[in-house]
Amino acid sequence: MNILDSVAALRAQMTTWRQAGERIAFVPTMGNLHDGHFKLVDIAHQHADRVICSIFVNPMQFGKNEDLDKYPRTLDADIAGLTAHQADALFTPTPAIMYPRGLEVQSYVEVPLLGDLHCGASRAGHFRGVSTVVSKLFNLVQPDVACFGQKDYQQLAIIRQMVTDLSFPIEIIGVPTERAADGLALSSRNGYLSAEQRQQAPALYQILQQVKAAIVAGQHDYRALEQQAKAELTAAGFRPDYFNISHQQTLTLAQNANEPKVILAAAALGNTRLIDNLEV
Ligand SMILES: Nc1ncnc2c1ncn2[C@@H]1O[C@H](COP(=O)(O)OP(=O)(O)OP(=O)(O)O)[C@@H](O)[C@H]1O
Ligand SMILES: CC(C)(CO)[C@@H](O)C(=O)[O-]
Ligand code: BAL
Repeated sequence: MNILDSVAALRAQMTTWRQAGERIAFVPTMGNLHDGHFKLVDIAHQHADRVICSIFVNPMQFGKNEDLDKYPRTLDADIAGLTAHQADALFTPTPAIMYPRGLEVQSYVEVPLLGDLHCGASRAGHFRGVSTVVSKLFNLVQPDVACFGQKDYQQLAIIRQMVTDLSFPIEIIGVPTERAADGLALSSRNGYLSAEQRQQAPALYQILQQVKAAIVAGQHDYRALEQQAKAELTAAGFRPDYFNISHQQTLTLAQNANEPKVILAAAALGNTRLIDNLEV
């Protein structure tokens, strides 16, 4: 696997592949890779001749009091994992490469409406940081396809909207959530959990499944189901942020039985904020 730590090296690699007529898939990440990330890499191989990943802990998408400094950085293990999954290249830019003039004066990309809901409401500026860095990475890599996890359901919807609105010639593939045997969605932030919190954590997915079962069984007072779910999360030791039964495309709150739905949830265990979702 070629490790590319400058824009010049990245562009040279991309040019070589493009001149050979090869199709390129891109998997952007923040590193500390787990089987969810490796699933993205495996799926990326099904869509292209070459797979390039990026690892960049993007300061622009972290709030002032969030975990930018303590976010796990495990480059050697990540390289070993990506090599085992036959990734062809890894782009590892620094903040100075991505934001040479500094974050305060950086031009940005913002997706209205979708970006303001759910995680956008709790994490001001988060999705502006995500859509800006993903646009920059798309312009640098210029892939044919890019893979994103459905675990970050709202992020995936925002990227799809951005690609349409800004006419990026890139196909976006959504990859189903990889879970631990007890149902917990794999996430780098799971590493912050204490042993006791790790035991409590699967309750988030269990409650999502219960609410899905209730909706499928015909319950349609969605606001009451949301309130009940938040009470159950609290009883299970979480501090719920949101638990919303939403429309799959607009992500606005679902109102009636025939809309395609997704249940979106975020809740904290101690200082660790977990998200998960389930389509109905
Ligand atoms: N369990 C998972 N299954 C499938 N895709 C995943 C999973 N976890 C993360 N991804 C995807 O991997 C990509 C990179 O995500 P990221 O590096 O933020 O990992 P993460 O584990 O979600 O980290 P964090 O704990 O910070 O949210 C995103 O497209 C994300 O949706
Ligand atoms: C898409 C992404 C790599 C942009 O920094 C990040 O939000 C993530 O890891 O999901
Ligand atoms: N996977 C989402 C990235 C973030 O929480 O910043």
